[in-house]
Amino acid sequence: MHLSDNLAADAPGTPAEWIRRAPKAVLHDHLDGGLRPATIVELARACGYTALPTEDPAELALWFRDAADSGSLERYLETFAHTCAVMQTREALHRIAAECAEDLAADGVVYAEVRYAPEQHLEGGLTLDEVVDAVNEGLREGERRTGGRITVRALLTGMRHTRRSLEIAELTVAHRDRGVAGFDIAGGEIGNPPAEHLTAFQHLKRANCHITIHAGEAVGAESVHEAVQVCGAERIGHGVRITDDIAADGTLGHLAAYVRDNRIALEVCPTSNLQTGAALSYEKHPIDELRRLGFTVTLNTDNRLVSGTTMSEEFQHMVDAFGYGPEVFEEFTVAAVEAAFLPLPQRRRIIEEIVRPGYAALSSTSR
Ligand SMILES: O=c1[nH]cnc2c1ncn2[C@@H]1O[C@H](CO)[C@@H](O)[C@H]1O
Ligand SMILES: [Zn+2]
Repeated sequence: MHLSDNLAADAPGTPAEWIRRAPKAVLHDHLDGGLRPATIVELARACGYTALPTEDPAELALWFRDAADSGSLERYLETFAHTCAVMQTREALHRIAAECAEDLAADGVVYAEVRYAPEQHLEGGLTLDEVVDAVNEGLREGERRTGGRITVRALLTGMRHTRRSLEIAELTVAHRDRGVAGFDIAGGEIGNPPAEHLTAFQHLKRANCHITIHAGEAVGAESVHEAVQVCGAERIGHGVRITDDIAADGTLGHLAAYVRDNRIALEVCPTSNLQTGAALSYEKHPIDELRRLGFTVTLNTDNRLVSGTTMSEEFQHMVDAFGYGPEVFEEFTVAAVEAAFLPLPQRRRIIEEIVRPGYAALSSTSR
């Protein structure tokens, strides 16, 4: 029996023990999609938000997953009204950010980029700068509570349907050396092409800032093309519809070849894709085909609460669907840290001092 079969076989159903111990990196995780359900309930009571579908934390977690399981990105996104409603004060943002770092670290995540849209947190009177400071301070507090087991950076997201992306791009530049690693755009993809935010992307490029863009989730390869070639995205959020540019026999079109050959990392989020209809099942998810064709694939949660998932659960789904062993997750994790919006020496240090030794320990203790 192959070592990876041994490792994979020890806990069918729930994530195997080795999966929990494996070092992980997540590049695509929304702060406002990953709150603890009990925290939402507490904060809703404290701020007088009465529209939650239930005040029972366990039921609330199920409600999010079911409501998000709609087959449509637009309906998936409607659920964020309940999380954003309780994220309007300094204290709430600080707490949620600290808990986010703690929860990721408890799942074995050693490096995370957590994104959110500052413009969605102004209803309580905070300024954009105050929102960013509150989240950064919360992330630092979370890192401290884990004894430094995790490094977390923030990505600032501009919403595709609003017109504030230039402002958010400026905010990203202003906070770049204080915990903010890059910029993203998110929200409904249909009817909101990335090039509408070109001024924002040009501002970031001129300032030498990092850019990732949600693309190729609800719209096809043309959205990925625009994100990469017009807007200058260094990574793609989801990007799974790049398969539109790949023939059944695996022949790559020019866009797919460009993305693969330039090692533009795809931030793949399988469970979220199933919920929004971007993929049909774990077994039919294009992640495996993309990996075999040589794309730079990373594995991500997207929204831990809304999609009812964790990095360990995403790993387990990939084990079940494709029989992946630790060597594949090591590949995904190294790819993610290499594509991180961190200075190169820091990326190298995380790979050489944490990721490689962590996977080596995994195989030696399981023999
Ligand atoms: O997978 C996704 N595709 C597009 N937009 C998303 C996705 N997940 C979350 N958001 C959007 O990003 C905002 C900032 O974090 C969230 O409020 C949600 O509207
Ligand atoms: Zn996302």
